[in-house]
Amino acid sequence: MSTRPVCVLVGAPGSGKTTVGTALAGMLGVDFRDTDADIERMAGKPIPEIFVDEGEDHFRTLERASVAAALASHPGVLALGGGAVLAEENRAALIGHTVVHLSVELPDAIKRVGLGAGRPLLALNPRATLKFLLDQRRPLYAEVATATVATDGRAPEELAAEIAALLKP
Ligand SMILES: Nc1ncnc2c1ncn2[C@@H]1O[C@H](COP(=O)(O)OP(=O)(O)OP(=O)(O)O)[C@@H](O)[C@H]1O
Ligand SMILES: O=C(O)C1=C[C@@H](O)[C@@H](O)[C@H](O)C1
Ligand SMILES: [Mg+2]
Repeated sequence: MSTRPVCVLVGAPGSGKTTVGTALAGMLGVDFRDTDADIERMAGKPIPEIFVDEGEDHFRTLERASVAAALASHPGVLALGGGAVLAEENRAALIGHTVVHLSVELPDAIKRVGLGAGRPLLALNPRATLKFLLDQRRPLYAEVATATVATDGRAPEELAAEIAALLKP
């Protein structure tokens, strides 16, 4: 059996990688894996605590290792952290994979991430920061993606079904 992910999901915080990825994996009958969860397991603590205790650079180092490991060993659906595409090493590692960009515009992204805890980069001024992240990363998601699916105003199940159809040979 191939050890390559059947599909890698990338996108901004709130684009629905975890939600749509879980639904997609269920439809395809494969496992879902999320590099954010891998990092938390490896570090033994939640991501916001890694940012506070060791800083973002350390988090990005763990993230590069997690992305490389998961791309090499996970045969199911794989979601990458929202900022994984910032690293050239990760973008290069994605070449040759089936990569779906879940795109989201600012209004839906704001509604979805809300003001809740758990996203350390959005702790201060979430609206302005999210706008900055979306503008900064849009070209990077486009660079790595083999397909882009617009998620605004669409339900996770519907998006998962659309991606499942895209994956059919
Ligand atoms: N298509 C959608 N329509 C409405 N709500 C959605 C949709 N996709 C996700 N959500 C909701 O938005 C929130 C964020 O979704 P999710 O955690 O899947 O995003 P994510 O891309 O994994 O974010 P992160 O980069 O922070 O891990 C969740 O509460 C989820 O239920
Ligand atoms: O957008 C980002 O840079 C991040 C998104 C999350 O998935 C986590 O990987 C972390 O909170 C950083
Ligand atoms: Mg997620």
